[in-house]
Amino acid sequence: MIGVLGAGAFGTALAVALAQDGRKVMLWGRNAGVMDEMAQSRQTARLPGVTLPEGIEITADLARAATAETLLLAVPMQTLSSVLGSISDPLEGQKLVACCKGLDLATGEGPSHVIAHAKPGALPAILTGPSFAADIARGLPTALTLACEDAEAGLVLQHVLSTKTLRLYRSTDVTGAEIGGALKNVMAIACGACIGAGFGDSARAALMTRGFAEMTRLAVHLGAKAETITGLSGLGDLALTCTSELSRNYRYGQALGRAEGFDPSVTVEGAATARAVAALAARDGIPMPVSGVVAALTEGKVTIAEALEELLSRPLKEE
Ligand SMILES: NC(=O)C1=CN([C@@H]2O[C@H](COP(=O)(O)OP(=O)(O)OC[C@H]3O[C@@H](n4cnc5c(N)ncnc54)[C@H](O)[C@@H]3O)[C@@H](O)[C@H]2O)C=CC1
Ligand SMILES: O=C(CO)COP(=O)(O)O
Repeated sequence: MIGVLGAGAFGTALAVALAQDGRKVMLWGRNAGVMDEMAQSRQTARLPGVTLPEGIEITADLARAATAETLLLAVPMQTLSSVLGSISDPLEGQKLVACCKGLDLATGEGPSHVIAHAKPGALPAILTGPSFAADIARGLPTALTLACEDAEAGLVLQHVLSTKTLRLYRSTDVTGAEIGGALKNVMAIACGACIGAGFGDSARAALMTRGFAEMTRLAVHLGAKAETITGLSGLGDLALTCTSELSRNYRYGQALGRAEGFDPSVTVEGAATARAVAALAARDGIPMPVSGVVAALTEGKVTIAEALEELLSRPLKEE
């Protein structure tokens, strides 16, 4: 049995893909009324037009869902710690696969460290890479990174979670995978803002490239391998999210660039993560200019024109 905690777009899409490939899945969401309605209609507003296969058991009982041997954690990053804290079971030996992308604002930690603190006896892993929930739910071809420090457990997870259309590549570089996934959202906000403000495609390409350099710098500083950032979890997801209006982070950035409002109920992981990155960068003295500008923009501390000026007025340097 695979348990999926979080019945938003991504958790539900993963549950659909796995159930369609014959796995038994239990999908947990916190709102009993919403989950009842989902169980009756086999539909969800988060994935219009997608029918939830009968192989998915839908529940609002967290303790029950948490008994699954493999648990996919698909709640927003800033809620991961509290969701794990509300499970009384220590989840000893269970595989906990974080599917959320970001850094915890309170601690600056990625999801694997949040898991390690909340459930020290569990086996943390990360599932990340370029994939829109709607594509996964529709069975479109997708390739992701499954990172787990325990190589043997990673191999098991790779097979448990791959389907005919969802192809997982293995890695043991958990830090690299989670930093790539977290920071690409920050860069997507920057790129959305750039396009929204009318700065053009050339400026976006520059931001993506310098953003990639920042992602690599922070990942290596935190002990990750630079190659991991060139993979699906880094470059792959950066390419997708910085160029597609299907990305919420990108669309949020566009709204910032146009000085328009944005629906606060939409999950935009890059905003809190930019602040967490800016705090880490200040603490450890790592130059992270694009992340710093995104943090300031999202907090309303600078205008888009000031953000551009900040980046363009940096001292000229070697690439
Ligand atoms: N939507 C996508 O295409 C993808 C999303 N992700 C990641 O998956 C994570 C979840 O995103 P989505 O499912 O897209 O967001 P979503 O906004 O569609 O759903 C979030 C879900 O979390 C629930 N939730 C919010 N606060 C909660 C709490 N305190 N306790 C329990 N549940 C809570 C909400 O009720 C909602 O069902 C994010 O970290 C995102 O970056 C990763 C890859 C693709
Ligand atoms: O992570 C994603 C694609 O890989 C989804 O991006 P958004 O959260 O910006 O919609």
